Amino acid sequence: MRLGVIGDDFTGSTDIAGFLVANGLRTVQLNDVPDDALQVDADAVVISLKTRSCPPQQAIEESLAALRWLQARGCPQFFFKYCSTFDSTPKGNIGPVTDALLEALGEDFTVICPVLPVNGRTIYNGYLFVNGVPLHESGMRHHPVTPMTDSNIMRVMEAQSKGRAGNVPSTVMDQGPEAVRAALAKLRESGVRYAVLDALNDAHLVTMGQAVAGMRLVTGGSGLADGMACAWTDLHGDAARAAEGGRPAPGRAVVLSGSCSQMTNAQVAAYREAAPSLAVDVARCLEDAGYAAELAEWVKAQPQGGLAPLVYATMPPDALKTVQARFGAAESSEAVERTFGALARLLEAAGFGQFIVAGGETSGIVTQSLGIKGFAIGPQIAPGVPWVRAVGKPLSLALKSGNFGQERFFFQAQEMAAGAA
Ligand SMILES: Nc1ncnc2c1ncn2[C@@H]1O[C@H](COP(=O)(O)OP(=O)(O)O)[C@@H](O)[C@H]1O
Ligand SMILES: O=C(O)[C@@H](O)C(=O)COP(=O)(O)O
Repeated sequence: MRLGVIGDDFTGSTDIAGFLVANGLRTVQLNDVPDDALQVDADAVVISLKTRSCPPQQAIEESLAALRWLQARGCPQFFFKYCSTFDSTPKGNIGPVTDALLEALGEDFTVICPVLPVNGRTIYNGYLFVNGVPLHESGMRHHPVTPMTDSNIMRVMEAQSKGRAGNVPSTVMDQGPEAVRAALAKLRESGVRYAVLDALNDAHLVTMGQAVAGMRLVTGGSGLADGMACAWTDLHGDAARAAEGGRPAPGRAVVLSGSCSQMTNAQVAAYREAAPSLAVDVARCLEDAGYAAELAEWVKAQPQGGLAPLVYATMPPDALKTVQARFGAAESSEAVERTFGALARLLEAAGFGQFIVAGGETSGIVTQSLGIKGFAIGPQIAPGVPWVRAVGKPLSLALKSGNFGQERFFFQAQEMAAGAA
């Protein structure tokens, strides 16, 4: 095993796993920390947790358990994967988990690099941009659980961690891996604990991938992993073959959307025009124990053979604010998640085989509710969103980060599945 990844949510984990597979690496994704007895034979293992917005202590304990599991299998390098929009609050969990992993490994320095240029996530002078817009001006300022109101990643990191942050600017990235290694050494000597790496394009990813080769712990988004995997030419196999096990299997499909991101709002709007759709009533998620069953009946009653029915809690920022003011942000988001979890279980029991899910937390609850222990990673529908096949169950899933994909994503996922059948 060359790389062990600890992912803080499920879409984030299939994202990074998808890029490793696209580089031809044999990659296994395990959901939650597996039993000690499990043996895997792979170039990379991704352990997906649901630790992005749980209490920090829980995130630390679960991440350390994942680290211990990987260490016990001789893994030489570890990657803490979080969101390319740095989803966190002043309490964490990126800072506390990074600190805990550093301490457990006896290290005092790492890189912070939430980038994915192909999806418009770039860093310039330590400021994170989403499609050219500073993070705090992007749709992320309205996120239901982790609203991002500062684009300066050094400042955001320092607010939730134990050390100082510095920056390796893009002008140094332009000079190649040696220059980046020298800049990292200088930052470390000056007492910096976290080096925020600029990246504006894929060439920067390749440079940083080479520069961090000797670091025991790296942290960031899937762009950094893409750069690292590019450098491991000895592991590059046939990418199509690496994705074979995750190709979508035939089955009745449903789309479940629990993300309120700008992109998911656009995707839901486009899909509703053509497909049967039903909006989730948040009040009933909170109060009505029979609501998930009613949603399941609606899904089952939709015609088969056409576009998959869509159930969505997705709403624009103003409507979401009203809901949160009425019911509480945590209460409403938990109730919505519970409802999607119960709905997924009922649909599985009714024979549904393909789940297209939008939203990281939502994907986490759906995957956990379906009792899925791991995935074989398939071909990417859009950058960072592969089809995946559950291990030990006849289920295929597309777990979409709220922000990823283009407007026609829900159509494209089904078109790819039809092509694979
Ligand atoms: N209408 C809504 N009212 C309240 N909370 C909601 C609503 N729709 C979604 N949520 C919650 O917002 C959160 C969205 O997070 P997530 O699924 O990770 O999406 P993203 O990938 O966009 O971050 C989830 O906890 C979800 O349950
Ligand atoms: O890095 C990313 O942007 C994604 O891989 C990711 O982490 C997805 O998280 P959500 O936006 O919560 O789905």
